Amino acid sequence: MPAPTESHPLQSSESPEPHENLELSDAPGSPIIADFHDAIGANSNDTSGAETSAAIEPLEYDEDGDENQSLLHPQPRLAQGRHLFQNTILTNSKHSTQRSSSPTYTEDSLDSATEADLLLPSPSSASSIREYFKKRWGTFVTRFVAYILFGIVFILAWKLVFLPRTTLRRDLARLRHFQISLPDLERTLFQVPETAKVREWSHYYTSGAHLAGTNYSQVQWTADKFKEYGFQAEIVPYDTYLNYPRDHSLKLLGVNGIVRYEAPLKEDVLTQDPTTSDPNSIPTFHGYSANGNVTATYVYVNYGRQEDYDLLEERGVDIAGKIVIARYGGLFRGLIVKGAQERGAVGALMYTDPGDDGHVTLVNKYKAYPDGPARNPSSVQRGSVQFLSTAPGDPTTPGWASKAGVDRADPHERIPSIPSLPISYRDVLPLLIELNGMGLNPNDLGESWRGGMREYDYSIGPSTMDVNLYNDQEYKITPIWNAIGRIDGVIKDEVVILGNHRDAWIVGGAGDPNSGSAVLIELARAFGELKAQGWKPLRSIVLASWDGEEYGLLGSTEWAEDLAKYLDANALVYVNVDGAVTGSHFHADASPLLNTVVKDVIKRVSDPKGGYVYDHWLQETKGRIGNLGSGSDYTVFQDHLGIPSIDFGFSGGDNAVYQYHSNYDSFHWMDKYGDPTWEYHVTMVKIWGLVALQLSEIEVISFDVGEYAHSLMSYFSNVKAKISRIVGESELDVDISGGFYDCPEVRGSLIRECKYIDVTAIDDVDLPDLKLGWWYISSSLRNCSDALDKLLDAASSFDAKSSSIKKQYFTDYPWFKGYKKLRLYFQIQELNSQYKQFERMFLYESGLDDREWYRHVIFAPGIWTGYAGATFPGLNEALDARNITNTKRWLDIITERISQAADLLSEK
Ligand SMILES: CC(=O)N[C@@H](CC(=O)O)C(=O)N[C@@H](CCC(=O)O)C(=O)O
Repeated sequence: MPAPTESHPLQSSESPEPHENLELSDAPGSPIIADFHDAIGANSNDTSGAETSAAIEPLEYDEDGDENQSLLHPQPRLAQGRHLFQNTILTNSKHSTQRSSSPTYTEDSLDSATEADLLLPSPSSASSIREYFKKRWGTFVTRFVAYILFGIVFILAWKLVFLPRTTLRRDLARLRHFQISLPDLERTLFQVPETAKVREWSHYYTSGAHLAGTNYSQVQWTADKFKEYGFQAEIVPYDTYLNYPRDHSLKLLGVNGIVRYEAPLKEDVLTQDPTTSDPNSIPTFHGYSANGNVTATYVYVNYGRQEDYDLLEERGVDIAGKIVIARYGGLFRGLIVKGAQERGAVGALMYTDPGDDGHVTLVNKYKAYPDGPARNPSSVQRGSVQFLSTAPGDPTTPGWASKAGVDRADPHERIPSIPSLPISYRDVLPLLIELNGMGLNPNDLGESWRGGMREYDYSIGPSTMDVNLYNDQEYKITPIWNAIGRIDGVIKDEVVILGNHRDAWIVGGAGDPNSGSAVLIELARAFGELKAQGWKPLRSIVLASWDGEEYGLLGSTEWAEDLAKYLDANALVYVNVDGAVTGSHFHADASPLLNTVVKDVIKRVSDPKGGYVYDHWLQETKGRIGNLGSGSDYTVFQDHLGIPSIDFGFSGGDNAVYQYHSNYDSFHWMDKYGDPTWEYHVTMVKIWGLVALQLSEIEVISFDVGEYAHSLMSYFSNVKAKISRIVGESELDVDISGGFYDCPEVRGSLIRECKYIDVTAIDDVDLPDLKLGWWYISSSLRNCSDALDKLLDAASSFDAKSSSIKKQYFTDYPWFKGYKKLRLYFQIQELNSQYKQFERMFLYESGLDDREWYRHVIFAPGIWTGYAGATFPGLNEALDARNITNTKRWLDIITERISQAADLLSEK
């Protein structure tokens, strides 16, 4: 074996990357190959060629370890070079021990060699070759990494090309780790509710008295249920001003004050219905009624509406100093008392006339409850006589929360000063019979003054005999408790609130409120099931079980006043269920923003009667979703804070009379007559839950501003029609402080050219006629009309934009259109923020005249109805008062709000 040469040929090579050249070209004699030869010393002129061959001794072995003598003849050189490269890598370590005389490198020693070792002149040609291959090894690694990278890029590119198109909705769902799709959520929501469960919850709630502030264990139970079903839960107390009954009596007095008759003021105990004999039964009384002991003659005042009192006044019947007997009807009972009090009456009695029970009456041969579906003659409607249309909530804290130690106002602007009692038609009949033939009767006043009792001819009176009304109650400030459950959504600052009250006037209350409470708990259970399956709502969901609703919407009002700032910033919507099931006909009242959601949902929920809830509802209501007035817990949300609200449930029907606020609104009644299969309860769970999911789970908020604008248009048409009627009356109380618009050429029409007349500049105001008032407000009317047109345009563009965005949200996009999705995402945020602010635009900080708590310029309870809603309340009240100055003021206030709503929608 030849001895290694002293110096390595690589030391004299200038070629930095001979092996690369080798790879790129095989052409013998090419400069690249020449470089290679130079590098390995295989130059024909170089006499050290043999030594070079010796230096690459390890390559004498092929992969099998055989001696390969041909390598001693390095021809062709290119092939030899390649062979060298391959075999060095494969074999140099295995032969290192055979070359003990030369300073060769094993793979290990190569690994441990420093960069300096490798660059220093090598003592042997073998080591030089190794160094060369070391360099080649580095290149190999680089190339290997490059291949890997290229491979990855290629796979990614391949994947990208064939990446499935996705919707923004799906992307966001993935990003938020949502595990269930909306259809799956809805499917589960439809499957979970059970009739046996709602029946169980109803049985629980109807098994104990729960007058406001009296049943803490039910509050705790409710909060515990929320917890059990995966909600965070808390009990929120408020200290409220309340009355509890102590004593009462009602006596008909004959000559010398002899008691001719004393009303039992009690409902009968029925053996079939255990609730009626409950030892904790609550006496018949009125929430917030005044204490008193009054003796006076009495008059029948029909429903005690303003028009009834007005008619009596007109016909010379003076109710001052008397006790009024009114039948319950369309208006809130507190307003019957208010009307009577304002006219000087000293007390009030209220009863439910069987004539208002529809077809299901004893006269029509139906049996009375519990033997049949007609009203039990002893049933009494308890209830609050607060002046609801002035302000709900604790009457000592109007506008602020009733927390311990807060300042309190005199409540008497908001509650009566005269005593009142509720009574059954059976118990009041002896008094009414005494009126037969006395004073005016329905022949004089109209048949609408006649009810359904045969023994009484509905004469007005006044009576000759006195009646003594005694009312004693304990008034105190005492705690009430709301149970609040919450599931945080991904979007924490958009909250969907679902509420129902828990307090009742009676032990049972299977319809009001416990059909709602049973449905609420079953809905919580359904949400708990969704949560167990991995659901996290997109928006936060709050469940509220209010206390003190019956007295005056106390729990909800105090809570919302307490959290007004938070709710203003975060609350998206409030969905109320009070009496969820007291009959079988679906009804809904809502902010017009939510009409579409309600309709869409009831189209998808089956009615226990067959078909869909929507089909029956459409037939019965002609598709009408009513305006919210008051009478339940949505009031503070809609009318005070401008949070769009809904109130819905099943009521009415020909099956059985619902004995509202009486002992006979019991579990037994519900089980036998109200909802014997409990399917309407389950149907309400589905409707309420589906509405909640529609509002919480779809990124683009499901509001309908177009519907809102159209509704405003129609309310405005009513205003214009009313103005025309008033103008026709020509009895305007004209108050001209500045000037007016004269529009003589188009009198009677809403389209006109007006000339402003500054009345202060006219000495002798030659008023054309009393239609002046119409001219005075004409410019304001036109402005309002213009603002509405602007709103309608803005709303229709906004809705078009919204539905296009919604469509895109559900559209599949390839990955490379990711920028579109990003843009879409920001558009949705912008759109949602406009939706969220929309209803708030209609709030007027100073509130309505004489009832500042109500701040919504479009919706409020009718000032003399309470339950029924009024539209453009400030404006309509000003018109009703024939106050032209105030009419103009309200038109301007409304116009400003409509314009700002239009501007909001037009913001880009
Ligand atoms: C069954 C039911 O929903 N009852 C509600 C009235 C309604 O919404 O129709 C109810 O009884 N509300 C109380 C509210 C009392 C108040 O506002 O002060 C009522 O007595 O009307």
